[in-house]
Amino acid sequence: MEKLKTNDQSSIRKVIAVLSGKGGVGKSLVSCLLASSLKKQGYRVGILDADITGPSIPKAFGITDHATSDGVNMVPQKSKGGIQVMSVNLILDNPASPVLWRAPIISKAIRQFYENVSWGDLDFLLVDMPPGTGDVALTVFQSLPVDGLVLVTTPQDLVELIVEKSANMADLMNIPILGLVENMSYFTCPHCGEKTEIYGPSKVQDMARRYGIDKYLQLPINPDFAKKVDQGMVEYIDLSDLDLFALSLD
Ligand SMILES: Nc1ncnc2c1ncn2[C@@H]1O[C@H](COP(=O)(O)OP(=O)(O)OP(=O)(O)O)[C@@H](O)[C@H]1O
Repeated sequence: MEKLKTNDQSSIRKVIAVLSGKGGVGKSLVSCLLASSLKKQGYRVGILDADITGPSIPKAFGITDHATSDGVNMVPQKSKGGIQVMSVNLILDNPASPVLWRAPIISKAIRQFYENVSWGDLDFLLVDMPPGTGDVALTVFQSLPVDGLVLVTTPQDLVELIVEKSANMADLMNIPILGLVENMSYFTCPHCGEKTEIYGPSKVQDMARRYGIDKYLQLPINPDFAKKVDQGMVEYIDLSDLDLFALSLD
């Protein structure tokens, strides 16, 4: 399948997909944190929320206004920190309405978010992928010119198997895995500083080695992350201890 091209109003240097084999592991949070980190490094960043049936990016950035139009293309909304965001939630009248679309329609919407959105000049477009390795994820990889992907996991056995699936999918599509993020890897007690691996010992190093992924990092469970996401303030999460540079996406 031929890769889609953007329009005259968009020039995108790198497209990076953020993928998890299953829902709820923190893929959207990781997309937001990576976008914020890249933005703070001075890059021009956009997020394409391809999680059409469970869009959570606008809420995390506190974006409530609708996407507009320049007469030809859709125009994304900007976060407070200047990250461009496009999501199905920005075009629905009621963001609480469920999106009951079949896979081909969902895939079409994602393609339009790439082709028919005036993204402007971007260094990075992060694609918050739909959960799983099914039909919709496959079309994204086949139709968008994805330069690399970041895999998000948690330290549980079941997730490990799912990561293997995602890694195999990336391999089949010939897309390099730029980094592996183990989310909810540990919890640091705010009172005594003791570090507890709630879901058991970290597997990120072993998994990275097994799938030939050079860069990896661990993110803690931190109630402040969830709070900032709920408040629409994900850009204000303190990134200083998170070592997001470890992924070097450039
Ligand atoms: N490390 C963390 N510490 C605290 N809360 C977290 C952490 N990671 C994720 N969360 C919270 O868990 C919830 C699920 O995270 P998120 O929406 O990022 O997952 P997801 O994998 O994108 O889910 P889905 O596939 O359903 O879209 C959110 O409320 C998020 O704020």
